[in-house]
Parts: sequence; structure tokens; C-alpha cells
Amino acid sequence: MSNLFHQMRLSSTLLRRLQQRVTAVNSRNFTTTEGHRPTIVHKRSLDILHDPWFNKGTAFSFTERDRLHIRGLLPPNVMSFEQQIARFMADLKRLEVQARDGPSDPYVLAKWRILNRLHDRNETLYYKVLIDNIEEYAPIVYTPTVGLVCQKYSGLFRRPRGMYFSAADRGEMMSMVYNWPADQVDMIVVTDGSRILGLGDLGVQGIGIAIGKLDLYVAAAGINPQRVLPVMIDVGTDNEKLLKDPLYLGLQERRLDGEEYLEVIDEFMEAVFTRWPHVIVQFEDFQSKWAFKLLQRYRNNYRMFNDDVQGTAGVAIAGLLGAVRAQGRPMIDFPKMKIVVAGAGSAGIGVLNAARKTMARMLGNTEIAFESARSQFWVVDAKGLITEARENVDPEARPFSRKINETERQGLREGATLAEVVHQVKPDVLLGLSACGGLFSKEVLEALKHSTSTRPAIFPMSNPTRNAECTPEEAFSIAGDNIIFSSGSPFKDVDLGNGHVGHCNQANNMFLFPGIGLGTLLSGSRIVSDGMLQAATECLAAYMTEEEVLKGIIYPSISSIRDITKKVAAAVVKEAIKEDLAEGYREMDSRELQKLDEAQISEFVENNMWSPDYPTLVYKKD
Ligand SMILES: NC(=O)c1ccc[n+]([C@@H]2O[C@H](COP(=O)([O-])OP(=O)(O)OC[C@H]3O[C@@H](n4cnc5c(N)ncnc54)[C@H](O)[C@@H]3O)[C@@H](O)[C@H]2O)c1
Ligand SMILES: O=C(O)C[C@H](O)C(=O)O
Ligand SMILES: [Mg+2]
Repeated sequence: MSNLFHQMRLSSTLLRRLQQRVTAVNSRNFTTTEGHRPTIVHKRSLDILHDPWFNKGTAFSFTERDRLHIRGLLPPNVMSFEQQIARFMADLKRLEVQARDGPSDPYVLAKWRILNRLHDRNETLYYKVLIDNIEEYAPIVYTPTVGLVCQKYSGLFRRPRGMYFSAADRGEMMSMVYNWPADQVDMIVVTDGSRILGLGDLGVQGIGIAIGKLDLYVAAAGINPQRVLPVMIDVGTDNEKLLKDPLYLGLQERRLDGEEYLEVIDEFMEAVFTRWPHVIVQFEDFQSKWAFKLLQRYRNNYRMFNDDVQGTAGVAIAGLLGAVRAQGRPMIDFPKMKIVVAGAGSAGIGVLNAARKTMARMLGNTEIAFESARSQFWVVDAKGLITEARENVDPEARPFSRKINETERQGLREGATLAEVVHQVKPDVLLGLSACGGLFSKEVLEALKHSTSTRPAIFPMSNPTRNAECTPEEAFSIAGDNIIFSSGSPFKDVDLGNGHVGHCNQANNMFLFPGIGLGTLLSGSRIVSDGMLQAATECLAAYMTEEEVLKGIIYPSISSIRDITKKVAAAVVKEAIKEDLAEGYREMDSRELQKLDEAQISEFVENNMWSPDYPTLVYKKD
């Protein structure tokens, strides 16, 4: 009897589904005699986007996006059915061509797709795979493959992830943030797509970088994946190719600038901090023109930091201190290093400012120390050596322009080439943040052979791989076996023969940003202070043992990223407590935090890191 009843219920459910399907099909089939009858749906927000029966993806009109609470959950360009088909076919054809996708692995994009599909189906499993195989898959979901993914994002886009705020959403953001289904968001990584890695303006496609950074937040810092939010602020693009590409998913208009631009970013910040007052916002890959301005505008009032300026600076300083130790010298010798930096953008200037401050601190933290530290740096940008003779020098770079008389004494001049500078200065360190692949040419590396250092440090930090200023093979074979090598993108160690290995370190801000974010979250600090950033840097600098450093291993391996992140986060929490900034996290209020000793802070951090395990699920009726 009950079996029959069950069958009847089943068949009535089936019938209802069939009717729904027919209505759904009819509503899309314009040749039907029934015309455009609407389909009633009982879902909204992400549920509708994740329902293959009703999802139209990028073809949802703006009215539908508003009525179905999906505005902001899709890239802003509304596509026609024909455009969607064209985009899919272009992508399919590209796969058929079996192009080489990456520098050393022809299948990186295919791997990314497989991982991405798992990410969309089952987050716990995805992060388990990522954490357990971080060395193998970080280069797929993060740098360098994420760069390729961003370049091809309009073709790769399937299911939405994150939120999009566009110039067309002005005045609407405060309500749009409520379209995001999570009541708690701990970490936002936001980009405007204007400088994605060293690949330039990729417009709306830059969302991939925010997704990749947040993957590391989950994998390395144990931020709960339900509480991360990648954000793309689409204020247009100045990329001529994308402006003309019929399949591009972003706004096809030129970038907003000036006050109009600031209004959009201000509105976004106000909206997210209104809905999630405790969120931390990491600014990522903004062109340097805006990176510094936005950092100054928000850093004293919001919990935010700029990864490219501040995270990169910390990672570089930690590596440079390692390079001093690798010569068998104490860290305190750092202010004696002669440093040539190629690239004076957001990353280069961030590193220069932090290195100068670190030197000044080591020399007694006086005005005079700060002034004298300046003479340790030579900055070369696209126009050559920056001196005081340079007209219209960028205000951020001005403090590092060389004095004319000292330049002449050194046999240099305004605009001298990198090779000339290296030849004359004989630096201890050559650091590249120029986004200019191959910039450390044979001539430059040859010149470095005359460095006054016993172990010159070569840091081609630009990303992705093809933007690296040189490869490790070039560096070791031309500049010599005794160099210290650190690149932004991962490279394999080099066999130097005779059983010797040239170690390739990865100098990437991934060793700091997850710990800075986690430490800020758990301390409950209202801002990310200079002291907290310095504590993070010092923690990374102290992570490597004397033995490792002497072998030229100055950064951890990516397989230790969860461990180093935990330690960095604990150092950040400790500093926030010391500076009286820590307001606490959940039941650990500021007074409880004050009572913790170092070991208890580490335990507190560890206990609050999410791990990918399946929880028991129990169904409950509404
Ligand atoms: N490894 C890391 O953790 C890390 C972190 C941040 C940025 N980066 C990389 O650094 C690069 C630069 O980033 P950014 O935000 O500073 O970019 P940016 O566009 O703001 O600055 C680039 C700078 O390089 C200079 N430049 C260009 N061509 C040059 C040449 N031929 N010689 C010398 N200088 C030249 C430009 O004049 C400019 O000053 C990117 O490739 C990015 O991926 C790496
Ligand atoms: O994303 C990276 O790998 C590092 C850095 O943030 C960059 O912009 O290159
Ligand atoms: Mg970046």
C-alpha cells in the first residue's frame, strides 16, 4: 500500500517536472504558438545560476538580474544567445588545436579546467586536493597559469564565482552586496583588472587573479571557503583588443578616471564594510597610478592592504636579508648592500620604500640614517636610470632619483641603461619588478660578474614566467654558480654539474599575504599597521635555518606554505596586541587576547584554520 502511494507521489513529481520543463522549453522557443509565456521559478540568486534548467548565464537581462537577485553575480556584459554560442565554439575549437599553453607543460589549461570543475562541484574535495598537492597545483590555480586563465577568461567562463561591480552599478552597490548569499565574509580580494601580473590591462577578465589569491587564502591560511569573496570592479578597459572583442564579458568602454573612478571604489568600500563590518579587503593588481592613492585613501579607516605594494615589499626584504646571511654575514649588514632595482611601479616602489626604512631602522632610526640609506639604491625604469635630471618623475619614485654629481662621479647619467648601471655600480643585488621578460640580458648578467658581493643576488620577480627578467639557467650559467636566485614565478632547480644544484627560490608575495590576512582577522585589528606588516616580514626572514641559507635556500618551499602562514599570522596577531589594535575575534575578546603567551597565540591561530573535512549533514525542514 505504502509502496503504491510512494509510486503515485513519485509519478506526480515527475509529471510536475516534465510540465515545468515543457514550460521552460516553450518560453525559449519563439516559434511556439504559445508565444513568450514566462516561466515561474521558485529560486533566486546563486540557486538559479546553479540550476541547469533555468540558468541562462551571461544572457540574463538586467531586469531579470534585478528581479532574480543576481545583479553583481555575473560579468556585466549581457550576451545574446548567438554570442554565447560563438564564445563556446571559439573555446571548443581552441582546445581542438592542442596549443602549447604554458612554458613547460602543454596541458596546464586542461588541468585548470578539471580543477575548476571540481571547485564548482565540491569545494571540500577541491581544497583537499589542492592542500595535499600544493606544490603541483599552486602553479595551476595561482601564478603562473592564473595569468593565462585571465587572458582567456571570456572563453573559459562557465559558472560565476565572486561578484562584479561595474561602472553601470553606481548608486546600486549597497543593495547589490546583499545578493551575495553568505552572511559572513572574512576576506575579499578585489581587482579592477588594470595590471594583471605583468600582462597589463585585462579588464573584467582579471577576476581570475582574485579567485587564485583566495584559493591560497583557503589552502594556506585556512580561511573558510564559504567566507571568501573574489571581486571585480569593472570600470571599463583601455585594452584595445578587448574593446573590440565581440566575445568580451566586460564593459566595452574606456576606463573611468579621476573623481568618477574614485566614486566607484568609494561606493564599493562603503557597501562591503556596511554588510560585513569585519571583512578584510586585499587590493590586488591595480595599476600603480591608483595603487598608492587608494592605499593612502583607505588604510587608516578600513581593514585593507595592497598586496602588490605591501606584501611584495615584505617578501623581498625577507629574501634580501636571506641573501646577506647567505654570504655568511649578519643581517645587520643589510644597510651596506648596493641594490639595483629595475622597475619603479607599485611593486618596485613598495620594495624600495620598505628596504630604505629597514636600513634606516638598522642604523638607529634617525633622520640622518633614513637620508643616508637612500644612496644604497639605483632605480632603472623604462627610460633608464632615474636621476634628479629626470623631468616629470613620478612623485613616488622621486625620493630614489640619484643626485647628479654622484651619478657623474660614478660614470653614469640620467637614463643610463641597466647594463651600464650594473657595470658601474657592481651591485650586491639586482632586483627586477619591470614586467619585462628577458630584461636581465647576457650583457647585464655578465656585468654582474664584477659585483663586489661574494654571492650576488638576482631576483627576477616579475610574473608570469615569460615576464621573468631572466631564467635560472641564464643566471647561473652567465653570472656564476655562487649567485642567489629568486624569481616571482616558480622555476625548477638547475643542475650545475659535479653534483651541485643551483637553487631556485620563489620570491612571491604568497608567502606573506595569507598570513597578513589571517593575522588581521584573528586579532580583530581595525587596520593593517606598518608594525603588523613588519612583524610578518621578520617572521618570514627568520624562517630559514642557517644551514639552508648558506646553501642559497632563502625562501621556504611552497609545500611549507601552511606552516609559514600560520607563523606569520601568529606574528601579526602578537604585534596587533602589542600595538593595542587587537579588538578580538569571536569569543576571544581583546582582554582574553592580551593574556595569551606566544605558544597560546600559535595555538589560537591553528585552532581557527579551516581544514577540508566533510562535516555530518542533517536535513531540517524550514
Ligand atoms: N613576485 C612577486 O611577488 C610580485 C609582486 C608584485 C608584482 N610582481 C610583478 O612585478 C611586475 C611589475 O608590477 P608593477 O605593479 O610594479 O607594474 P607597473 O606597471 O606599475 O611597473 C612596471 C615598471 O617597470 C618599468 N619598466 C618597464 N620596462 C622596463 C625596462 N625595459 N627596464 C626597466 N624598467 C622597465 C616601468 O617603467 C615601471 O616603472 C609585474 O610583472 C608583476 O607581476 C611580482
Ligand atoms: O600574483 C602573483 O603571483 C604575485 C603578484 O601579486 C603579482 O602581481 O605578480
Ligand atoms: Mg599582484
